[in-house]
Amino acid sequence: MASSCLVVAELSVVRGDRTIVDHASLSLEVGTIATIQGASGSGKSTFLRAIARLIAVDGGRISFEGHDALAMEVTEYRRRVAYVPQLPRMFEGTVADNVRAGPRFQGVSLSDGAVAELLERVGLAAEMARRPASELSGGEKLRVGLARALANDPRVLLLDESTSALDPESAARVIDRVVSLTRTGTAAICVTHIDEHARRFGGARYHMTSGVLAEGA
Ligand SMILES: Nc1ncnc2c1ncn2[C@@H]1O[C@H](COP(=O)(O)OP(=O)(O)OP(=O)(O)O)[C@@H](O)[C@H]1O
Repeated sequence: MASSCLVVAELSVVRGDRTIVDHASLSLEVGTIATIQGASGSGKSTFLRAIARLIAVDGGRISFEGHDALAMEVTEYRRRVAYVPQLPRMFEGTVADNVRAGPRFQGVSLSDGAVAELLERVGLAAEMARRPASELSGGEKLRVGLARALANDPRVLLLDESTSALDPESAARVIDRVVSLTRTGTAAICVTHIDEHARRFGGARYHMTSGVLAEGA
């Protein structure tokens, strides 16, 4: 039976006299994908960042696995509900250092094998582990950012235009990887302004217009 892992209810973000996200609601089942499309400036990123608790909300509720997400310890929440920006900033050091960062923060040291497996899950060769992260291409940084998020074993990935800057082939590969991750129980909310990407992600489709979220392509 399907069960919700993330329920966003009537979420609002107001800045100054402007309502950027206006009572937006969305429900995400375990291991499923929802995509959000909408024009530039419609509030998609702000909504995703609010769900990730990277910015403050001005109204509404978020429930994660039945708990009040806004009351959870924020670092723990962000590990479970992981936001991946379009161009993740690499930490200093190698790709492996980046992938290990989250677990290390928890006092856990990932083995070389575990790092290789995480890289494999995002479609990167194990040899990438030794490369300085600063030297990577945009698409490679994106995938390392994904692997870095996956190292924390998140239940929900929040992908903010993750595929928009990639060439069509790389974008398709990343989308297919995300789809295959959902088969292992990770859910994802994917913001994209590219219709073809939304179709390839599959799942429920939402559209944002001036901060108002509606279901449907
Ligand atoms: N802290 C803030 N203060 C004031 N306005 C803000 C703030 N954050 C975002 N905005 C405004 O809210 C609107 C929505 O921004 P947002 O980045 O969420 O849109 P978007 O749909 O993700 O756009 P894009 O597709 O171009 O990234 C924009 O007009 C932006 O300038």
